[in-house]
Amino acid sequence: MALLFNPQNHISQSNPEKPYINFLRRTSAFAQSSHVQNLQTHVEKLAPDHKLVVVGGSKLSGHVNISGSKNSALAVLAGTLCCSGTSKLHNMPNLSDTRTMVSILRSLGVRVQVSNGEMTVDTDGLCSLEPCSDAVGKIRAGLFVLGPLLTRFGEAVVALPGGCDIGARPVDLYIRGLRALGAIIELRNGKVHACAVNGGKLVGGRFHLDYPSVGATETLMMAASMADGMTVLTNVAQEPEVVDLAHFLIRSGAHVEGAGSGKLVINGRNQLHGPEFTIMPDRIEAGTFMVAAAITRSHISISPVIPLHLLCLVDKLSAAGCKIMQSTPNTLEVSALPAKIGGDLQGFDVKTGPFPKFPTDMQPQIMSLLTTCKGLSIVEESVFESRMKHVRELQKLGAKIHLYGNNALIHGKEQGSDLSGSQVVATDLRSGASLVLAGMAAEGITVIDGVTHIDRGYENLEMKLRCLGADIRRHPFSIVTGTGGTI
Ligand SMILES: CC(=O)N[C@H]1[C@@H](OP(=O)(O)OP(=O)(O)OC[C@H]2O[C@@H](n3ccc(=O)[nH]c3=O)[C@H](O)[C@@H]2O)O[C@H](CO)[C@@H](O)[C@@H]1O
Ligand SMILES: C=C(OP(=O)(O)O)C(=O)O
Repeated sequence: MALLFNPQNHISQSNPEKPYINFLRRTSAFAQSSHVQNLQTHVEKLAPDHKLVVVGGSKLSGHVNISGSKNSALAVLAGTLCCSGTSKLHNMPNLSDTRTMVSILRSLGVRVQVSNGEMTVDTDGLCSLEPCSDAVGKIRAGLFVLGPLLTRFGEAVVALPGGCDIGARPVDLYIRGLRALGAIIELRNGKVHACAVNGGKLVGGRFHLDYPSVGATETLMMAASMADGMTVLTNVAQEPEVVDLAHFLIRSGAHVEGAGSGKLVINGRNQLHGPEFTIMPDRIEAGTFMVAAAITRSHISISPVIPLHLLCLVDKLSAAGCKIMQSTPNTLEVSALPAKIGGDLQGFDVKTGPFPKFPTDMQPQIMSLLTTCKGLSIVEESVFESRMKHVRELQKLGAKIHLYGNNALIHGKEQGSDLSGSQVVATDLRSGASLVLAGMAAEGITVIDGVTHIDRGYENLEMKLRCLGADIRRHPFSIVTGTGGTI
């Protein structure tokens, strides 16, 4: 049944940002003007035919620096929309996803300055409540701006988001959760049209998530942080990125309790102010490099990391035979050198799940490793229903994997690598990472297409791997640059 949606009927004087909302309505014509449209569509396009060429067999050694977390940076960028004034963000990763998020904010009239991992985000010039749909349609986090816009300004129109093609990825929990906070929401022409009925303000409420969705938890936490009264969210996601966003909101003046547990209690505030904040290290990038050390039977060190974020992976790699040492509070040494571990790595079983279970974003990479380990292993993907597309590509490299729905049975090897180089395609971000890893362990040359997926979430992956000793190059060679002269 179609819902009524007429923001004019619902917005009244009780939202303190009311004069600003009227201003936004007047300036909506400006927001649709060609200048802003150009800005809105100023989303970086990488050459579609880039390839990564990996020559297998190199050993890795040395140290690698881990960048700021993609998923935390994206959520925090959305969170800046809750804040008046300027947020100053440190340790921001230079990724095509963060550049897309910046273009989403700029399409709203937000001023974003970028230099060397620092971003300042000034929302005072915001002049639209409808971000560029093209940009939102590129990344999953595009939808995260819905909660902040709705809670601060009382209305928003946001296109359905993009992101990795790993399942249907519905948005029902976002919509039901925001309705529980007093929003009227209609899905029309591929866009979410939302407004707050209580005089332009969301109201605190209770909502139980059927599944601990990361994005829905983050969206509802941001929305509740400026709603009238108290909100209680149960069965929420406990991922470290959710906790990082909570810390950002708390630094902005929000009242959020329980981050990292299954229950969030949030007392809404009238206004939040842009803080200074440092994004946590990327646990998935860190995990990918740990697997790089394991799959090449090498020894490397990585920092900065938060070891508590990596417990599940450390357990699995240790069970396989890797030696993992914490040499400083934020440094891990990973060794799979046969001489040091006294033999070869043994296969193990993995089932993905919400944090603190094994992360789905490490599933493709760990599967590459298992194709090189001794014995049989089983990988079960339980978070996304179609996140096994890398299996076909790994099979092209000679991997012996049998797929039964979302379970993969992997026949490892007894001695020496069974993988051999081939031409393969990255179908999503982590499948791309898994192919790079497999290519490093394979005999001969592996050519990987679909590199734009990898650029969404890894900062300088090939340069970091080359510094460790891997033979990996991008063709045609290019330096990935940013947009608009300020990123
Ligand atoms: C930008 C970002 O932070 N991306 C991460 C985020 O994605 P994202 O936030 O999209 O992932 P979710 O936690 O929401 O998805 C988990 C499961 O919940 C389902 N679901 C989700 C929302 C909803 O309204 N209804 C519903 O059924 C999804 O289809 C999926 O099966 O968490 C995922 C799970 O850790 C990670 O793989 C992604 O890297
Ligand atoms: C699935 C991922 O990202 P997104 O949610 O942005 O598509 C990922 O980072 O592996």
